[in-house]
This record gives sequence, structure tokens and C-alpha cells, in this order.
Amino acid sequence: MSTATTTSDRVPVEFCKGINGLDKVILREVRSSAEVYLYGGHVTSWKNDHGEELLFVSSKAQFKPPKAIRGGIPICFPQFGGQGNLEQHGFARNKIWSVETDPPPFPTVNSNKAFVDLILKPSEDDMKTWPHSYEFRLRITLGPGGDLMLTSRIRNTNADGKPFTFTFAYHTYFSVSDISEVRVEGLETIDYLDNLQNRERFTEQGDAITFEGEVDKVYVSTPTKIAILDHEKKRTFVLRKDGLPDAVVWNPWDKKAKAMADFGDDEYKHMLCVEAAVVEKPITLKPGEEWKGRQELSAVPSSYCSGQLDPQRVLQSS
Ligand SMILES: O=P(O)(O)OC[C@H]1O[C@H](O)[C@H](O)[C@@H](O)[C@@H]1O
Repeated sequence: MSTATTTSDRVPVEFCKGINGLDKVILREVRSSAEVYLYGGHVTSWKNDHGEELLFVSSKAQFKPPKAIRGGIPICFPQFGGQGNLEQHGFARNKIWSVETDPPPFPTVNSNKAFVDLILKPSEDDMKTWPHSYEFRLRITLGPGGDLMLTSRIRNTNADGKPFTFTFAYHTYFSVSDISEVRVEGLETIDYLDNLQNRERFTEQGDAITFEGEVDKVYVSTPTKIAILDHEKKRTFVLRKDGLPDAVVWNPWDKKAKAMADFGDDEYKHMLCVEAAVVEKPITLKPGEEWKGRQELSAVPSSYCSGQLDPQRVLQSS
């Protein structure tokens, strides 16, 4: 973890209290910032150098355990969705994480200053719901250019020799100006499991994905780069992922929005979840083994080509 510099007024990592007195960490870079709640290890804000919020958080979000915060980036572990014995999306988003001051090193040296290392370990009570011992380390970094990077390292620390199996997602809620003006590029021709049709398998058509109604799809074995183009805002989000083969795309649309107590009736127009995930083929770890999954987000101005967005340029650039 980095500490405040004396040469600059900017404090790259600040520990403070957020809504309802919950512990919060603020990461600051040259002009961008991010906020992370220890409740859920949950990123709730990511702002660009104009101070614009890039993540959606519902105006009705409850920052009150045990309800997960509606918006930002909830962590789904050890179960994505409702497939399994655990509560929907697992328990990691409902736990209070700790700050880790001296985590095991990463293979590459980190020159970033604005980052925080969090850790989640099970309590004895937790092991009644999921009888496994683990260490879940989450590093959240705000890069000098304003990119937001999340790296998860999950280790099996079972002393009884037993493996465990999990699914996972960075359930990212992007803020968009108008969902009907949004296109997702990078998932064309990819197979998906449709959660709205008993997880039946289909293949996406060749066109970019646009939105006219409720969507809840798990795209499987996707490319490592996905672009979300916000035509009205002239902004493109680029999501890069590693160790996370699948991508979930979700928008509840009007009916489901009304049924959610912590989501405004019209808020579906201003959000889109695109979630780097491991769903189709769960991960199994033996004791001593570690899994790593990384998601990197950047927001860039969209380029125009004779009045049309040019997503290929975004996808082809490194
Ligand atoms: O309401 P939550 O438990 O946060 O879940 C919100 C949504 O998350 C994912 O995107 C799932 O695919 C959806 O089926 C679910 O409705």
C-alpha cells in the first residue's frame, strides 16, 4: 500500500468513512479518482479527469450490510448467479474486507501509487455456509492515465486436503447516457447462455449488440477485449480481462427495475452491466493452489468516422 507523498498535495490513498459510517478508501491520480468500500471490497466510484462518474450506482442503493451495494463493481464469489447452494452471487459482496499492508508480491513491480490491497478470509461462522478455508486478495489500482485495474488472487488454504470449486464475476455497472444509444463490440458471433431462457445456448449474430429490452446473457469464451460505446456521451469504455473467459451482459429493463427495491424505476436507461467472469467452467483449486483474474477498465473519447462510431479502431488498438 502506498502512503501520502510530502512533495504533492495529492494523497494517492486516503482511508476515511463513507455512507453510514462504512470504511472507505479513496484512490487519487493526477486528475482521476476511485472509491472502494471495505464492505464487499466494492468499488463504488471511478471518475475521469473531468470529474465525471463512469460507474453507475443506484440512487436507491443501500449502503447497509447485509444487502450488497446496488451498482459500482460488486465481487461475485464463490458463486455467480443462483446456480449452486449459496446465496445469489455468493457472499464476498456482503462481507467486510480488511486492508492488507504487506501482501505477497506480484511477479511484476508496481510503480503505481494509487492502489489498495484488500483481503477476505472466512470466519468460523462463514465456514458453516461454505466449508472451505481460503485467502482472497484483491488489489484495486488507479493508473496514472485514469485506468481502473482489479486483480483477484484466490488461494485454497484448506488444511484437510480438500479442493474447492468456484465461479466468479466483476459485476461492473457502467454509467451510460441512454441505453438505447449504446453498442457493445467484441461479442459478435460468440456463444451465450441466455439466463432469460433457462440458460439455453445460442450464438450471437454478426452485428454489434444493441439494447431494446431486458438482457441477461453469459457470453462464453470471449475475446479478452470488449468495447462499450456510448454514442451520446461520445465515450467508449474498453474492458480488458485476463483469466476470466466469460462475459455477462445484463440490463433489467423496465419491469425488473420496478421489482427491485434498491433500483430506481427509470435507472435501467442509464446503466449497463458488462461483467468479466468465470461461469461456464468453474475453477477448481487444490490446497496451496492460487487462481488469478484481472479486469482493466479504461474510458476513451469515441472516434467518429463519417458520422459513425469506429469500434474496430478501439478494439484493434492495444
Ligand atoms: O440483484 P443481484 O443479485 O445483484 O443480481 C443482478 C443480476 O446479476 C447478474 O447480471 C445476473 O446475470 C442477473 O440474473 C441478475 O439479475
